[in-house]
Amino acid sequence: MPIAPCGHKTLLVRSRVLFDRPKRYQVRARLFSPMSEESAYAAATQGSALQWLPHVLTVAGSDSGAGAGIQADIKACAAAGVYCSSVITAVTAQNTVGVQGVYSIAEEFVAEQLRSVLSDMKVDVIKTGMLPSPGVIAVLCQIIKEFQVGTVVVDPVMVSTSGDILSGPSTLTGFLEQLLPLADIVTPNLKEASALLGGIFLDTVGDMRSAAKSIHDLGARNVLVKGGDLRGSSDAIDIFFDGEQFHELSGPRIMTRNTHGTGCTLASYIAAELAKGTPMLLAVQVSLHPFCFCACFTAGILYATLAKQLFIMIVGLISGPNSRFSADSLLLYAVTDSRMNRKWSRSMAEAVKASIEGGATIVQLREKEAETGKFIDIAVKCVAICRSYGVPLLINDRIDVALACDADGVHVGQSDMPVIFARKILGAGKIIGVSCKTPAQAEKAWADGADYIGCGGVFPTTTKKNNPTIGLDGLKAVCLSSKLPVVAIGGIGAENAQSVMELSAPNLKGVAVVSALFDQESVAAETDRLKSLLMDMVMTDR
Ligand SMILES: Cc1ncc(COP(=O)(O)OP(=O)(O)O)c(N)n1
Ligand SMILES: Cc1ncsc1CCOP(=O)(O)O
Ligand SMILES: [Mg+2]
Repeated sequence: MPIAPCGHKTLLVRSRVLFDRPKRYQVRARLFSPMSEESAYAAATQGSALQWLPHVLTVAGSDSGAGAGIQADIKACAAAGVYCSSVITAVTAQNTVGVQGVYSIAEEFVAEQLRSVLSDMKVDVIKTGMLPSPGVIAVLCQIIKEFQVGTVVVDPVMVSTSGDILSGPSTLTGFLEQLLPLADIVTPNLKEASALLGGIFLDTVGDMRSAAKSIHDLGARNVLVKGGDLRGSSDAIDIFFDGEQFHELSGPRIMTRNTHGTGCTLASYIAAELAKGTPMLLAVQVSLHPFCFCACFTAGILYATLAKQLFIMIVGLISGPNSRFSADSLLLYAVTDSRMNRKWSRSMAEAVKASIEGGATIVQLREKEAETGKFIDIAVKCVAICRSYGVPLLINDRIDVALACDADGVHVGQSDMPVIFARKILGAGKIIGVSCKTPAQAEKAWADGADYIGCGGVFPTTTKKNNPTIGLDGLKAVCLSSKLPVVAIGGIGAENAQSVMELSAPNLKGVAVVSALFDQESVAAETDRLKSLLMDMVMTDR
């Protein structure tokens, strides 16, 4: 059975392991790695196919009537062709009329279910539904950070459509302080939006916009306020806010009282689209399309066949999430310096090539002196070199130069162009890194749409003047405050890299280095030396 139906010689396979490389190079989770057709087939037939499928983990309550909750989530994901695992937070006795009983699962057992799934399977998106107690919210948030789940969709289920309380007021603080700051999107209806905002009255589309903005201010990266209950409108109007722009998404109102389970279904369909790599706004638009709803409710018929799963898998592989950026590329981050190049009489292109040949996993052109035209000339050459090796190249500070040379992204500091504007200019396809010294800056980095954090200077350095050091404690505080991947920078070299990498923060992915690579006689040899050390540290860490 051929794996690649359209004549592809190799497949880009999402996998936790590089199957066709020696053990030394099977480093952590390399998300997109070239894999031969034979290896892909072998892995598929050996039970690893699950690792490739887009995967949503729903953390929600069971609905015995199967119209909402876990059961609706699984059906929606199946209709979208996405694998859905489930962690049950409560068992409800429920039918289309109302909720007759609730049996909450102890937070320890919710944690055990979460760890079982996350320690074994690649989960692209966690979607949350009924979270019956503050303890369940707390363990969920802790485990989301611990396993660095890429995307979190929060359906702030508090009251069922029938009016029954599913999460009492005691959970509100957990939602506000712990879960919303981790949410890539939150999807409240009017009642839930009002509850999240202290019971304010929402009566107009204008109120919905203000609510979306206020909920975004609470930490959610994107907000969809669903206006199905809005009085007096002939269309159903939902407001989507991404922190910058509002989108009014309207569709014909379906006149029915059978709305039980629609919130769960919509949030799950959004989660499934995100798991396949669909950009956020499109994921919401696709999910709101009436066809999707019909598909979800007839999911029993549409339940994915193996052929469909394979097709979706291949589409997911080609256009999947994170295809532009793997956090593992931060392992050895080479940051150039033209003064050092002059000192050692080499061109920027020579320095970049040598660092890659020595094993640099990502390169940043940090050019503080050259005029714009000259910088672009250099950058164009370096982009060509990096691309030929499959190593990403980022530009320091200069969004215009990054655009001109079609670099893979930019690195900006706190006083450079803010991430939110850089993202607006560069779009979703480019990598954006931002320097952070404090947890507050790290939280903002995530909310603004950064892909990674550069944290430092960790140790004293002469490469960057007037830059206070934050030490290993400062680095740890930043790592623990964010789910973004972090690269440490400042005074790092072979002699102290281990002390940095030993920090017990799973999102600390590597070290960014200037002088230890470029202020050296042989860039390739020094890069290779540091790379070997880092590889050994990562290997013993497994
Ligand atoms: C990976 C990485 N982290 C931090 C920095 C520093 O950026 P910034 O704070 O903008 O300072 P300059 O590099 O512009 O002087 C970085 N360049 N790379
Ligand atoms: C750019 C930058 N940002 C924080 S420290 C630093 C310089 C790191 O240089 P080196 O690796 O030579 O200490
Ligand atoms: Mg800068």
